[in-house]
Amino acid sequence: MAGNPVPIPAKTGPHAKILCIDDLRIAATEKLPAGARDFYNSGSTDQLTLHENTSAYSKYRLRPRVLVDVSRCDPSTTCFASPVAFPLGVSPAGLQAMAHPSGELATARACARRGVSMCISSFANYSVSEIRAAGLGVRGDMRHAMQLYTMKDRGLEEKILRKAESEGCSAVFLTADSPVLGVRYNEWRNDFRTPKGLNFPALEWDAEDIQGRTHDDGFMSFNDDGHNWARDIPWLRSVTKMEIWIKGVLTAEDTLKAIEMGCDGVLVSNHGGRQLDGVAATIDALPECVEAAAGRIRIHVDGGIRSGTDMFKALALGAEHVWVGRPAIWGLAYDGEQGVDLMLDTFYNEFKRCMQLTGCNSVKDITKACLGVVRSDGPLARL
Ligand SMILES: Cc1cc2nc3c(=O)[nH]c(=O)nc-3n(C[C@H](O)[C@H](O)[C@H](O)COP(=O)(O)O)c2cc1C
Ligand SMILES: O=C(O)C(=O)c1ccccc1
Repeated sequence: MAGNPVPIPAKTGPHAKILCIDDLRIAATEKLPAGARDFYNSGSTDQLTLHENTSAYSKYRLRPRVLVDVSRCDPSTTCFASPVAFPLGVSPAGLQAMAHPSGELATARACARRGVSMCISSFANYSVSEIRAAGLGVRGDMRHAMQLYTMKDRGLEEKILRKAESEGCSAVFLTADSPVLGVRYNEWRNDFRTPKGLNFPALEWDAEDIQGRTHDDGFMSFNDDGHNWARDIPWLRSVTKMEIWIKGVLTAEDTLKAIEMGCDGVLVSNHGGRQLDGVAATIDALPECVEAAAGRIRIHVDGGIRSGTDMFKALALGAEHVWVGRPAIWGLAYDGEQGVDLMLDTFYNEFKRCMQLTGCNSVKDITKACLGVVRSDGPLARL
């Protein structure tokens, strides 16, 4: 019979045609002006790592168990020792109000509604108090992490930390992969500059001071290329009781270092391919970090996760929880708070369905045995 065997959903309602994160990316991207679009979507240099972060997932195949009763499948787990609806959070991304005026407030409300965590960027356009209040207004036990760069101004770093802690943030994500900015051709070609009218409350700079600046000359001028484990981690521990997570680890060596320094967790990340191009996709760096950790430190991952199946693969390879950056920006650009709801619901539904179709009833059932790899001319190889 001619025609498409897959029923096409009714084209009614504002979200009817957005069925997956890639639909959201396309719809959001069409709405953004070129400078903002390229700033959000691009990676560094040749974009190799940016693309591989997503494509590397496709080498894994699922090994489902059938005839399992999955009627009580439960994707819930914990993050920062608190319950979350499923193992996904929103990574710290600065400048969210450029995607939608409600920016981080909309993200916080949507995360709270869906029962997941969010990490607040130091370059957020709303203050930590405002973002916390937005989330807590929807769900009283909403957990937030605070992202921090290693900055030249230790006084400012300390203020950001103390503020986050006093506002009730649970963890600090120390971004360790950005002593200097990555090579961002898109920003140079478009002469990207911080738009007028956006505030950066955590930085205590006048909005007027920061607007019109390039990334190098603005945000990244805060960063300290003299940062190091021995100086920064003990100092951080002396200033805060929040959990300390290192964001940007890609090797077994640095996982061991994080354990040695007494950190609480490691976020395997390459900054969404925006810093050093040519590093491995995070899903390919994850196994060596998990192996080195040997259960002694918690391991999360971000970068290129675009479906519930990608989430499932990351968990099967040993991550406890994943984070997504650009999908939240796309949700905001597409439809503000409702767009972020749509993004989170899409991931939730896809992840739960993937669990059920592989015969997993809880996230603990998602193990290496659930995955295989197709080699060039052989059968499916078990991991
Ligand atoms: C527009 C944008 C802004 C970002 N800003 C920050 C930031 O302020 N601090 C930080 O540690 N990481 C930042 N990141 C990196 C994200 O936290 C995260 O590691 C990355 O986006 C994950 O990859 P994904 O976008 O493919 O999901 C940013 C990423 C994007 C796309
Ligand atoms: O562009 C980035 O990757 C990033 O980390 C950032 C930092 C400050 C403001 C906006 C984004």
